[in-house]
Amino acid sequence: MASNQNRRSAIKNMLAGTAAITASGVITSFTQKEQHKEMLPDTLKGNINHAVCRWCYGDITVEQLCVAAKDIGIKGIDLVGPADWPTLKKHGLYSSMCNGAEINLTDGFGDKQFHAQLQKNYSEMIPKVAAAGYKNLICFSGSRRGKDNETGWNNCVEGLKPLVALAEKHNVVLVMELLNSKIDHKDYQCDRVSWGAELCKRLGSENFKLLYDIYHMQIDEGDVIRNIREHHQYIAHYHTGGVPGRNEIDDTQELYYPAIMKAIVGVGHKGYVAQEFIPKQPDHIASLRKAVHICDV
Ligand SMILES: O=C(O)C(=O)CO
Repeated sequence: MASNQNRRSAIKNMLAGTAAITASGVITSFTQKEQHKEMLPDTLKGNINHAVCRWCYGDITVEQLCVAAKDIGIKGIDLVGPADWPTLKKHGLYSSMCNGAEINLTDGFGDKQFHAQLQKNYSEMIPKVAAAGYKNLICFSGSRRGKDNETGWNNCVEGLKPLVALAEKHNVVLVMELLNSKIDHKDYQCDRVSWGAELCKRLGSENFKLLYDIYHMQIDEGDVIRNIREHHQYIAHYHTGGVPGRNEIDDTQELYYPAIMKAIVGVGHKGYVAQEFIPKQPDHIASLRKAVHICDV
């Protein structure tokens, strides 16, 4: 609180002197950034566990992202593997969705030809995730390659069953991401929440759940809030993104994130919500801060 007051009075002083110093572009842009920050509340409400996906900020280091995330009040960084965990720990940040065991998004559990490699990768990674004190490990169905739903479910169950048993032993959750197959990941099989929910039912374990990506699901099926309410027991984690374009989640796009977040809080979600939009505005961190506040219901 004191630091906010100091910041406010420093900004007031700076703004009072702006006419004298606007010749300096650096000072001007600093005051603009600070002014933007000033328009947001000082604190987060604590109803949503905020996280951010590392890959959307490829222009800065993990270390820099951690510093910015801490300043915003974000608690977790998504989609980082063991190499980055020490940096997150140094900054007191959680690895909210671990990665590094997948082959890629197209070669997944829905296709038997990848099972041997995936079982090796996940058998090695699950104990590492547990040893580091983390819980969620991402996985993918991969592409359909002509397979019908039933074949996809059967293949996923066969490939995942031994790994889910290992995950249970280590208190790790394998989380399959829902992706759109219409625009970004053509032919991806786990592209409807009902498809993912059916797979959860067949695996029948609290250690296999879904990552509901709000951006991807809006593109493929919409009906976001009803689907969250109907399937929340199978959803461990959420990703955001503006539709269309996957940019800022503000009023330049079609989803009303405060209502979606209220629905997520309403179903009792205790996991994380990770920002996964690609910032289009020049100040990427200002965009991230704003997105967190839009979602902070
Ligand atoms: O690659 C994508 O589109 C994702 O959403 C990964 O999380």
